[in-house]
Amino acid sequence: MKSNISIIGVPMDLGQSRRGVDMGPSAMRYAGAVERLEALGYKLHDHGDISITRPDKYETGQAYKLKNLLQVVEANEILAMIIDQAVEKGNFPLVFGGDHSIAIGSLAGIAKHYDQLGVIWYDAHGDLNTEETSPSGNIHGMPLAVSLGLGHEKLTSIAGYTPKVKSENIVIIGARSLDPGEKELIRRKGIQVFTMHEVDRLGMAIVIERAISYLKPRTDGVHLSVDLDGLDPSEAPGVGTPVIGGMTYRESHLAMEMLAETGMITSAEFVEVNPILDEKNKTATLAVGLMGSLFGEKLK
Ligand SMILES: NC(=[NH2+])NCCC[C@H](N)C(=O)O
Ligand SMILES: [Mn+2]
Ligand SMILES: [Mn+2]
Repeated sequence: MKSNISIIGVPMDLGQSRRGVDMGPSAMRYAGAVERLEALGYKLHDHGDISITRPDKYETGQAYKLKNLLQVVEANEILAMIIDQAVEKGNFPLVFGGDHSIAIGSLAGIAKHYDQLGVIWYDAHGDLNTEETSPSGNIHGMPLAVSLGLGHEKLTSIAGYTPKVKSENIVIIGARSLDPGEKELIRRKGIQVFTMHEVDRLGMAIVIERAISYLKPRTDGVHLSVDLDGLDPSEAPGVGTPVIGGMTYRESHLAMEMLAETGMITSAEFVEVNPILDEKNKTATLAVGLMGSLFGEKLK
């Protein structure tokens, strides 16, 4: 993997309804993210946290069904710019969320540098909703659809181009809560999904092997998006939309280690850590441990 890592914190919780996930970047820094990666020999460039406009700057009762649309767009435009520069410099962008809507900006900043960017979406959810199919109006349920070019024009046009990724370059791992419109989209686009059924049935090692052999020949870079609710809430309680029956701590570390061995991951984000809902920073600490494995930490 690249030897320079650019860390960008996005303290934003406006893509969903439960406050607190804006404190995710602090919690992951407090859990020692920077030191952990430095100890592995990487050079860290901490860009700090981008500044987020609170909703009250705009009129309340926005004329959009999408919650806090304007603020989410603003934050993602800024994030995309910073990431664009980090990739330009040859650094590995590592984003600390924030709710999952920030993947829109991550992918917008990254994808222009690749012809065939792959995406691994490690999540209980598909985040493939659009304004029409969303049950909640929460933009954190939409970033993957937006990156495919589907959804509100203000979101799909972030960084001035669309789409960011192709449906055949996406692999979702850990899904166990998909809305009807998301299922329809997965079928229609033939998106590769390893649900919890496959994780249980095949085991994580085979799931990751299949994800790797699927993506390797068709992509020239892979963005890893880790939503901490992909893990089981018993191990990662500090998330806003927990879903029972998730991936374990051990499966998740194995996944990160296997991805590290391939060297194919070119950017990553860790999102949805909500310190208010967490227990003694357990979820942020878990996220930082996963980062360690992703960047090559080994026991022997
Ligand atoms: N990034 C997440 N945690 N997404 C949860 C999305 C939940 C639900 N599918 C929705 O669209 O509202
Ligand atoms: Mn999720
Ligand atoms: Mn998500």
